[in-house]
Amino acid sequence: MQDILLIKYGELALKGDNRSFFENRLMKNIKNALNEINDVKIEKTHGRIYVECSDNTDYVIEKLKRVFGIVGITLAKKVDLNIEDIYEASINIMKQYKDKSFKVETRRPNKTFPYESMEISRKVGAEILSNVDNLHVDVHNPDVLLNIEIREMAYLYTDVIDGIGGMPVGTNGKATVLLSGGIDSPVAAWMMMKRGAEVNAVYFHSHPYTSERAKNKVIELCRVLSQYGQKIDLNIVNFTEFQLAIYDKCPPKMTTIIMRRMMMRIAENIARKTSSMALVTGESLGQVASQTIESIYCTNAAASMPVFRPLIGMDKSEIMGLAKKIGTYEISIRPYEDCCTIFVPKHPVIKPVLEEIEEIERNFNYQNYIDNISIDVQSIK
Ligand SMILES: Nc1ncnc2c1ncn2[C@@H]1O[C@H](COP(=O)(O)OP(=O)(O)OP(=O)(O)O)[C@@H](O)[C@H]1O
Repeated sequence: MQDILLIKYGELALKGDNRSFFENRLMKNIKNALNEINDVKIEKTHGRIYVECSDNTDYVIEKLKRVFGIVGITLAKKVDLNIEDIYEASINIMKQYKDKSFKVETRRPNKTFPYESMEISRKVGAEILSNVDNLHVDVHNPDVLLNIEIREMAYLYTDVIDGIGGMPVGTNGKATVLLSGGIDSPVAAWMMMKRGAEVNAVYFHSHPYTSERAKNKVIELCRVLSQYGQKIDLNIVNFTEFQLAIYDKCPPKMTTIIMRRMMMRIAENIARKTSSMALVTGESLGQVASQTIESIYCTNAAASMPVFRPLIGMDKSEIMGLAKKIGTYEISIRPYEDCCTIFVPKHPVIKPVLEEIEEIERNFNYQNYIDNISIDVQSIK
């Protein structure tokens, strides 16, 4: 009898002909998540992935809880396909429960096993009742459900640990996230990863107005996010000179919105060079002055590829709750400055008009700055 982890993946099973593509990617991501742990064996057979590990099961489970595409993880006993061994394992499992009701449920994908599912459940139930004290059967509302799966071996388990769900990262293209050190954009990145997108990131750094510590915050955020997928390439844009030019050449109330449009243009260039097909921001409608529908309209118009805003309809408290769950919140709230918060005009325009902005931009040779902007790339895991 051996402990083994059964990995359940739900949504993937719906994908018809693409199923093996999704399964293979999930296998790859699981291997990647567990690659620094010794003595782990990962195997795939029809509709299930199995992970065998020697003694660090809890640690392995923690890692698997961050792999998108997994809906459940169960710690199961694996026994030979033999009814006596199944009895013995069932009795051992049920001995840990006292004064509880239980039910046995069997699935038998392997039809070569000589007993049918109902029969196995009945026989095992009877063995448990005669070998374990203080248990009784309740088929409608049991405290404990003992699951038996008859495959190439028999697998027995009671509890299912929730997985994170979603789609395996890498099955839905690539997107470029505008990642500030704030609370929102890391959550937006995570939500794209949850739907299977691989992400890379762009951070606008205005040294010395924004400090090394502000930059390190973004690096740390990438490190947390990479635990849900793979390494993240962080493009650090040296934005100071360009930002100073914007403040020098544009009317003060328009500087924030023009700066945002320039960010979109630079991010889009990076996206194209890195085979990314969308931009992602952490904007949420109405959250701050720069996130009015008029501002978002003007910012959007600077990009030609799709811009995804996964947080658009969420309240700040919901976003904060997710950030805590993901593990980015404590990093995001460290009080370091962002390039958007320096030189903020006293009265930024709240309802910008696109034609007015375009007119201002025509008189400002911004393309030269965009073409010559310097970018450092760090691969973060
Ligand atoms: N320095 C930056 N580098 C990269 N992206 C940025 C930067 N500043 C802002 N952004 C992008 O613009 C979006 C809106 O920024 P803004 O400062 O208005 O909102 P926010 O609610 O504070 O967002 P966040 O919490 O993500 O910083 C951010 O979610 C992010 O996607």
